[in-house]
Amino acid sequence: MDNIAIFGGTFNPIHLGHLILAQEVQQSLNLRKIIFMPSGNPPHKDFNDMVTSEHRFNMVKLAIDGNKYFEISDIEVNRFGKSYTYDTLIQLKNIYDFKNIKFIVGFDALKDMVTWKNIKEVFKLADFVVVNRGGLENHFEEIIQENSILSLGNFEMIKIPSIEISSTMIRRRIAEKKSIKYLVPDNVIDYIYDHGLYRGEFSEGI
Ligand SMILES: Nc1ncnc2c1ncn2[C@@H]1O[C@H](COP(=O)(O)OP(=O)(O)OP(=O)(O)O)[C@@H](O)[C@H]1O
Ligand SMILES: O=C(O)c1ccc[n+]([C@@H]2O[C@H](COP(=O)([O-])O)[C@@H](O)[C@H]2O)c1
Repeated sequence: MDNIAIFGGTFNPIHLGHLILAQEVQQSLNLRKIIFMPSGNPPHKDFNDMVTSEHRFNMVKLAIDGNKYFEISDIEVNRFGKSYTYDTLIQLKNIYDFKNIKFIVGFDALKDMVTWKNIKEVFKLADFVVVNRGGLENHFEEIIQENSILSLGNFEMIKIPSIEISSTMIRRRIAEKKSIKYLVPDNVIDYIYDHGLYRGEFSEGI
């Protein structure tokens, strides 16, 4: 697993913010591969307009098509129960026997990490690559001070162009019948409309 990073997410749906992030991290760290890891059953997300893991997986697969640095893993979508990162890292370690692996997150995910399953063990298994999001990166020191367990983590910051796109924004726009062109890859837009996704009631992610 040398020079490889895992990029976990709900991807409900995948958008250009995710792809630009992955592209920037791959180039900055000269990574051999980024493995997109769609959550089967996201631990901390609960909203009405979550589509099946099969749809989310298929959309990620379409979005990364043709990029030799990007791959997708189905281990979380194929695992029963909540998709905890700790379980994923143990599963990967049993297969690939690495010491540490890189795991990419946006800055908004950082302070929530205190609530992750077995976070102390997670910090022993993974080094985190953190990208800026929504200006939260300016509060790094405060976040660490307020959540002392985070001081056990190994974080590497990568500055990417700020892209204010979220899956919530995409779901809201579809529900409001607004265009999502230039926010989501064209083949993913076709998939969303062909399968009638996100047309129901919009709900804010929590
Ligand atoms: N525009 C973005 N800029 C930087 N990081 C991002 C961006 N969008 C998503 N991420 C990061 O990608 C990972 C997966 O994100 P996720 O699939 O939850 O998308 P999201 O846009 O945050 O979704 P939602 O709006 O439904 O909460 C998280 O670590 C998140 O912080
Ligand atoms: O393991 C946990 O307890 C845990 C709790 C929340 C999020 N995560 C992981 O963090 C990554 C980003 O999460 P999200 O909710 O922004 O899609 C994704 O891989 C999730 O599985 C992991």
